Order: sequence, then C-alpha cells, then structure tokens
Amino acid sequence: MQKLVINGGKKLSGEVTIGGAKNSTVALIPAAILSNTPVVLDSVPQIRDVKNLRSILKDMNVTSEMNNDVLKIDPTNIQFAELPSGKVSSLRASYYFMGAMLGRFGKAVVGFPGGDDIGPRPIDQHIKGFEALGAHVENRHGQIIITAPEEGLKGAKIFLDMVSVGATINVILAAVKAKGTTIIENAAKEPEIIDLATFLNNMGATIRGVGTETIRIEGVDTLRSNNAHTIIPDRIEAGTYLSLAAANGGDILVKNIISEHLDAFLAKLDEMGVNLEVGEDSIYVKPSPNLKAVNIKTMPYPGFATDLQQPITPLLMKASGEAMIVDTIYPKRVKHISQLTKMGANITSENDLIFVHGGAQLKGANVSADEIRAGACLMIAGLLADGQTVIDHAENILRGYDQVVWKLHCLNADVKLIGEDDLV
Ligand SMILES: CC(=O)N[C@H]1[C@@H](OP(=O)(O)OP(=O)(O)OC[C@H]2O[C@@H](n3ccc(=O)[nH]c3=O)[C@H](O)[C@@H]2O)O[C@H](CO)[C@@H](O)[C@@H]1O
Ligand SMILES: C=C(OP(=O)(O)O)C(=O)O
Repeated sequence: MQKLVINGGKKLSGEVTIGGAKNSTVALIPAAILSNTPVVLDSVPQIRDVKNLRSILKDMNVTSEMNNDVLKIDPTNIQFAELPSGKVSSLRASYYFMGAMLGRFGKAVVGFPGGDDIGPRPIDQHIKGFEALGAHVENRHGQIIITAPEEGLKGAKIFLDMVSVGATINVILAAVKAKGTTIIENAAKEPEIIDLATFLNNMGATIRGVGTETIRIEGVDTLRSNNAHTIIPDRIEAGTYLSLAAANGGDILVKNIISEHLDAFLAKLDEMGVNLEVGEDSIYVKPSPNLKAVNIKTMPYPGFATDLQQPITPLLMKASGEAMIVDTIYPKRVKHISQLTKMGANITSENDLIFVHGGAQLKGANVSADEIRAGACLMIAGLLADGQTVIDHAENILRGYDQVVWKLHCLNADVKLIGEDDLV
C-alpha cells in the first residue's frame, strides 16, 4: 500500500502540464497488438495502468519500451496467450484485450476486468457486440472465452442499449479487421474514442463517424503503423488541477489542455464565478473570492463527466450555499463522502443525490483513497485542509494521475509519497 502525505493549507502557485489521456492510452496499448509493425505512442502518462498493461503485453511476447513519455510497442512476435484474472483484474481497460485479441487471433480468453469500485459495471454490451459480429462468447467461472467462427468475424449493425465508452471501443477493436461493414448505433462520443480511431485510421483502418452517435467501420485485412501517435491531453487530469487551482485561490497555469473537451466542466466553473483565462492550449486560474454553489448532473460526453464529479467537490465546498450532485452514470460513486466527513466536510448522500454544503474549514485526517477519483478528491481536500492528511491506498491515485507528486511540487505543494514504486 502506498500513502500520500499532504501538509495542507499552503497557497499554491505556478504551472502544471497535463499528460496524455489515461482513457486513450489504456485503449491504444491493447489496440497496438492489431498492428503488423511496431507502434510508437507519444505523450504517454506515467501511471500504474500503463505499467500493468505493459506487463500483460509481455505475457503475449509483445515487447515494450518506455523512454520518458514515448512508448514503443513491438507486436511482431506476438503469441496467443490466455489472460486469466490476476493482472487483468488490476484495471478496467484490460477488457480491451477482448476486442483486440479477437481482431488479431479470432479468439480471446480474458478474466473479468477490475478497475474502480464505483458500483456495478457490467459488460453485457461488449458481449452483445462481439456476438453480433458472429463470435461465440462463454463465461466460464469469470473467464470470458470469445471465439470467432472459422470464416472470421463478419460486420454487423449493433445498437448499444446504453451509451458505453468501453463497449464502443471494444466493438471497434473487434470490427476493424472483420469482413464487411459494421455500424455502431448509439455509440459513445468521448474524445478518447476519436483518438483511438485516429490511431487506427492512420494504420489503414476505415472508421468513420467517430464523435457522432453512428460509427461506420469497413473491415480491412492488415494494419501497419507508419508514424508516432501523439495522445490527446487528459481532460480529467486537467479538470482535477483546475478544480484544485480554483479552490486553493492561487495563481495557477494549467498547460496542454484542449478546452473544448472540458466545455461542460468549464461552464460549471463559470457559473460558480471562477475567474479563468482560457488560452489556446492552456487555462490560467486567477483568485476567485466569491464562489457560488451549483448543481451538477453527470452525463455521457459532451455532458459533465462522471470522472470529474468527485474532483470538483472540494471546490463546491468553498462556495456559499448548497450544491447538489446527481451522477447518472455511476449513482453509487460516493466513496469519497465518508472520508471527506472525517476531514470536517459537510457533505451527505441520500437516494443517490449528493449534497455539498459550503463554508466548512477542512482539517487534516487519515483517509483512504478507495478508487481513483475519490483519491483525487481527497488529495485536493488535503491540500486545502489545515494540518496533515495521510491518504492510504494512494496507488489508486497513481493508477491514472501522471507524475502527480512531481506535478504538485511544481505548484509548491508539500506532499510526499511513502512506498514509491517505479512506474516506467
Ligand atoms: C477506461 C475508461 O475509459 N474508463 C472510463 C469508461 O469506463 P467504462 O467504459 O467502463 O464505462 P461505460 O461508458 O461503459 O459505462 C457507462 C454506463 O453504462 C453501463 N454499462 C456499460 C457497459 C455495458 O456493457 N453495460 C452497462 O450497463 C455502466 O454500468 C455505466 O453505468 O467510461 C466511464 C464513463 O464515462 C468513465 O467513468 C471511465 O473512466
Ligand atoms: C472510472 C475510472 O477508471 P476505470 O474505468 O479505468 O476504472 C476513472 O478513470 O475515473
């Protein structure tokens, strides 16, 4: 277990640069096995999810090498391997090996994915998609065994019952080399899906309509990578630092941002009265003394991201009045509430509604980061609180926050990680 020790209450200032998007990266790494040539990814975040995915690649005889933020993946000597639970359960995105292995080998044996404990996370739509393409899917004691027919996968029309990032990506990965045309209706529109499609299209795939609710894929025989792919900036990491900056009240510049990806989030900051200067690829947060409470409802992109409802909570605690949060994607995503209460926050949850009351002065406490964004929320709260906060299970934060201790030091924060491991 890792602990993040924070001596809070300091005014922060300076610059922080956002890394590549975790949710793109964790799809791009499995997607790399579809290539017949080595793949180079640029702007790769140094996070535990990347480390774990690289370890899974190794089990398939796929080599990878990381130098700073450049990751080279060589799948030319790939061998089929079963991926039982264990490593696979260390993260959610291991489920992308289902679609990618199906595309590469016509079969996949993958344990049930792990990831954040944020309520039920079924994968029925992924399975429905694979079956529509002709695959046979069996759940044998938690191992998902997926087999394409002898003649290979065949394009099909798939209507997703709900908007799902994971199912949309998994169907793309399986369909990109299937015979004929696949149409995904009610597809998710997240920027990370566009990033993945850009990567695949540059390797010879034909994927159209990504970013709309209808995606059309014409299957191709081979994919070959010719140039490095630069991963888009992480909009959730950006939102986390913007929330910290606004709540702390210091002068902070957040660099490497695509502000359009944060439209719903920035609209809420604006409504709250946060003083922002939005530049071409950066946002400067100025002191904002009179913050107002706002209500938040999380929705699929381009709505307010569920992954930002916890990171914005400490900022809501700085506003006057009561804010209400409804997380329509993960209504049970409330692991931060009991921990914030230990720090003196006035926050409650009832019937899947979260009520945040402004005005309480936070005090340092011993808390636990039971999932990534709960951890990010507690990290911000710890930086705002008087005294020392110790966050247990900080490994959940490191799962998706690139070089977080170093970045916080750049802002002059007093933080220390106990039990550091090598993420590269
Ligand atoms: C690695 C990654 O990119 N993770 C993101 C991805 O997770 P993930 O891809 O797992 O989330 P989905 O978009 O699939 O989930 C959206 C909703 O659909 C439900 N659902 C989904 C699939 C399915 O087969 N059946 C089903 O019922 C889920 O329980 C959830 O309520 O999108 C989430 C929603 O924006 C984000 O919080 C995660 O950070
Ligand atoms: C829920 C998240 O991640 P994952 O889907 O990888 O568990 C997240 O990034 O907030």
